[in-house]
Amino acid sequence: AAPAAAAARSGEEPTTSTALIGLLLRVQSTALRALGPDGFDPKRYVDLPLSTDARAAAAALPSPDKPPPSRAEMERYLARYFGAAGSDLVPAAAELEDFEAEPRGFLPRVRSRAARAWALEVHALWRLLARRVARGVAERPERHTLLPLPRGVVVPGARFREVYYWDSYWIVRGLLVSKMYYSAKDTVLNLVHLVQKYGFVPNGARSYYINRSQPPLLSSMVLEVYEATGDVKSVREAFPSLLKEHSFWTSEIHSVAIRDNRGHVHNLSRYQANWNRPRPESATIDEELASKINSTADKGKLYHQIASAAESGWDFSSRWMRNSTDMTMLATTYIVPVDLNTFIFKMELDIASFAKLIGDNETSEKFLEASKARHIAIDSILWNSEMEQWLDYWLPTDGDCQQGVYQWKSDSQNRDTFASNFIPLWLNAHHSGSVQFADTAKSERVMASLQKSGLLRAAGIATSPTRTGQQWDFPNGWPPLQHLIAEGLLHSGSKEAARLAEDIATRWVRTNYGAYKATGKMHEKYDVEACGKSGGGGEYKPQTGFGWTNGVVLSFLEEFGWPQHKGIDCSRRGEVGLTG
Ligand SMILES: OC[C@H]1O[C@H](O[C@H]2O[C@H](CO)[C@@H](O)[C@H](O)[C@H]2O)[C@H](O)[C@@H](O)[C@@H]1O
Repeated sequence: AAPAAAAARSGEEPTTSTALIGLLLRVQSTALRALGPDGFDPKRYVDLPLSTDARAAAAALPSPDKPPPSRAEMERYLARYFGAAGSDLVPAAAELEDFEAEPRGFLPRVRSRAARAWALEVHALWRLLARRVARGVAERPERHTLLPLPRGVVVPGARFREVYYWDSYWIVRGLLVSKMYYSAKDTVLNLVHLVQKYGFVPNGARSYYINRSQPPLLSSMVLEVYEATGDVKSVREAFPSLLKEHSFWTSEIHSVAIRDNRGHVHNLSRYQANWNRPRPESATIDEELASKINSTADKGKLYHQIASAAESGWDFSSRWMRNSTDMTMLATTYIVPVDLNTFIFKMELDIASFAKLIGDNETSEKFLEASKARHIAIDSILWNSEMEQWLDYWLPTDGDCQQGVYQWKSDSQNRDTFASNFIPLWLNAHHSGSVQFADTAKSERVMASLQKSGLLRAAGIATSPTRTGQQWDFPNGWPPLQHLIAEGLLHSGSKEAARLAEDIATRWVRTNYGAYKATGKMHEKYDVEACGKSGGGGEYKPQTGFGWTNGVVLSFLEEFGWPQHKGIDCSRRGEVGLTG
């Protein structure tokens, strides 16, 4: 375990997979030359499990200075030396012991026949997304980029064949609605296992993802499972990993100190990957982008910013760009993000309450204090009382700071609107008995600001108002963002906010339903401009399946219900006006 963690921190994969990733990257670029860019997905090639000796596979690969193989030769080569991408994950529907076609107590408040029938279909999709890591992966890790996991997994779907960190939060939420308590617990304990091994939860369960994490929601998953099952044993098992993860996010490259105008120094966190090379899963794309840049050092800096944006989960978005039309202007690590600090604040509260639960009062006090300090930091650095939103904070790129402490400047808050500016509202739903993060009056003001923002659209909340062609921008709406904001509004103590929350959920459920009826699939993201339209943009083809989408729909149906006579198809209008 120790060498793997050290390797992860230094940005290197453990040696066994370094050689394999090197070979797969050569296969990836040969395949691009052989097959051409149309429909080319670089991720397929770094997901291929070796079926023979690596040396033989390397020797049979045409060298880059020779003409590329034909399509048929390329496919023959792949079939000879590799298994299919994803074949090292075994479909595990039959092993899901806690799946029932209609679990007792399933969505009692969903009374409409159409809504209920569809919810049962969405629930049944867990069977299609359930996998188990094949035994051969742990036996011969040098042949797989897939990381072995001890328990059953639920994957997002399609090209996302492996476990993803923040997706798992909504997968857990959905599994709990589906009464699949063991599967939810397995999901959490797999992530705990990854922290034990690497010191943090990697972006996804692949060796090429261990140079970065994703939005940290592990403590929230532990809490959800504990609240649903009362199982203190799992909390005890997870607890040391939560402490480790907290230190990963609050020290070294992730930590930032900012002095406010009254001289108080606040500690916050940022996204920052341990990587300055092309992302293996998208190496051909990253290299093409970097070809616009001359110096090797500057290319390395760009790769670092790209991987850091992937750590944010928002890959990619104008949110991380100095110029929204130019991807080479990514500056992710110079931004102190609202959502990341919201999640870490929540992590601190969760750890405090778990510590109390297991009788460790000293740690509980320490984390309560840490959460109070972060609350003050978020209020001081990220809150903007004029806009009534929390804003990302831009750090100077010229390294202008004294002994590692930046001086706060009001014009360094990013006044552009993003859905993430409203995510702290989510803390209203989960404050573990401590003081409400934003009281009802403040939540209402934030709600009014959301209503004026232009983000509320016909089919949900847009990620940003800017159309850039990036997938974390307009007109895409993403399931996690709908859920975080709607839950926050629902639990703010304001009736008006609760009505808006229900309206957002209604529009979202309808658009998911409409697209499902039209395509037979649940989509990774949706276009919020029209009901029933799936999303697009970005560097890969839109994906279906889809773990977090299903989790959010099931959670919304549980939280808001669906009355008998409420229409669910796209011809219906929302009951409440979205815009203010
Ligand atoms: O292959 C490109 C990128 O794909 C992932 O990101 C997207 O899908 C993830 C799984 O649903 C999701 O967690 C993330 O928010 C999406 O943007 C992957 O996480 C990236 O690291 C990867 O480079």
